[in-house]
Amino acid sequence: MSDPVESLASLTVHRDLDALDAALVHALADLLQPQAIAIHRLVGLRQQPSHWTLSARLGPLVAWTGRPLPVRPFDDELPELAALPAHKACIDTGCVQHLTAEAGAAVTLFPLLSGRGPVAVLEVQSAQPLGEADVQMVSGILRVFQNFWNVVDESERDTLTGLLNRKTFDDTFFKISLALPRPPSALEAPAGGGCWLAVLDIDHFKSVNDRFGHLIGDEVLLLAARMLREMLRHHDRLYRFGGEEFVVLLRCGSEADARRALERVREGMANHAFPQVGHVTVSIGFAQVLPGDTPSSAFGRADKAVYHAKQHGRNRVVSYNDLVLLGQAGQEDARVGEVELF
Ligand SMILES: Nc1nc2c(ncn2[C@@H]2O[C@H](COP(=O)(O)OP(=O)(O)OP(=O)(O)O)[C@@H](O)[C@H]2O)c(=O)[nH]1
Repeated sequence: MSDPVESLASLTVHRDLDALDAALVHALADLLQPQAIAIHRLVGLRQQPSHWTLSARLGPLVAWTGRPLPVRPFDDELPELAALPAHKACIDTGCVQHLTAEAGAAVTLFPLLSGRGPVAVLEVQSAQPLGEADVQMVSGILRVFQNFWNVVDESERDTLTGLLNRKTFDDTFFKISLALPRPPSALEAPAGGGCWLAVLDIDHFKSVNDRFGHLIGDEVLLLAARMLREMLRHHDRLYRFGGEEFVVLLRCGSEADARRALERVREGMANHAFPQVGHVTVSIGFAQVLPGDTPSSAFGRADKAVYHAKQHGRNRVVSYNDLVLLGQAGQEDARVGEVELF
């Protein structure tokens, strides 16, 4: 069994939230020698999380419901909060819960609380119920862990909207593009679904600032960010790139699916009346993320498409492939991802 202080020190070398969760379960597994241990994070809107995702797991988790839980980060079929009632009770009450799993194992659930409320549940499955001293030790470690996690999380977010920031986009882009299966051709989606990068740019935003002032402009950005979060799925990553420009990484089966999702966003924005300002539209350009893409190559293609949307009336969705078919962009740009980097 390792030393709790050593375990805590080893956690704080990480600056990546996924790696932090994995390090926590490893550190606690060393300390407690459990049968299984996992972190279930809340996903959905900040104020109103709707689903669970397994962010880290060690050992064969019985999960006291007896059901296997999805682990893939982009899973569409994540369990709703009510599907794990004891875990939900743990975050609702903010208290440790003790349960007996089907196979006779003891399950202890610990809430992870951030400054803005509950964010996750740590599940420890052991042959014997955890003693009071272990519960106290784990609770203490979780408080320090969560404070550190909050600092890393805040460093990844845009201060006005709370969306992910540009720095995080560059950091996480490679995780996604390197995991993509190689498609048969640049214009086809890889089997099992691909990733699309969309650039969303609010139309005539300068005139919003000019007519209503910067504070109202900021409020439009804040509300637009909230609407985007609500209209997109929780596995889609949403960034603010500064100004009135947002970027989305969408996991979709095909270009048609990505276009449908982005049309829904465009229409939702156009139909919404913002307080004082009224209707605001958005132009959207998107491009498929190809294996071997860099953040700037994929962004550059989507940016060409959004430029085209701006030049052709705004309030529209244009894909980079539309430009290729129109003869306004070269196939060689779309093939940048096929270059062997290593
Ligand atoms: N309120 C507010 N305004 C911002 C912020 N960042 C950038 N802006 C403003 O956003 C405006 C962007 O203007 P432009 O780049 O000319 O684009 P636009 O008026 O939206 O025109 P099109 O994109 O061509 O439709 C500028 O007036 C910036 O000052 C911010 O954080 N808050």
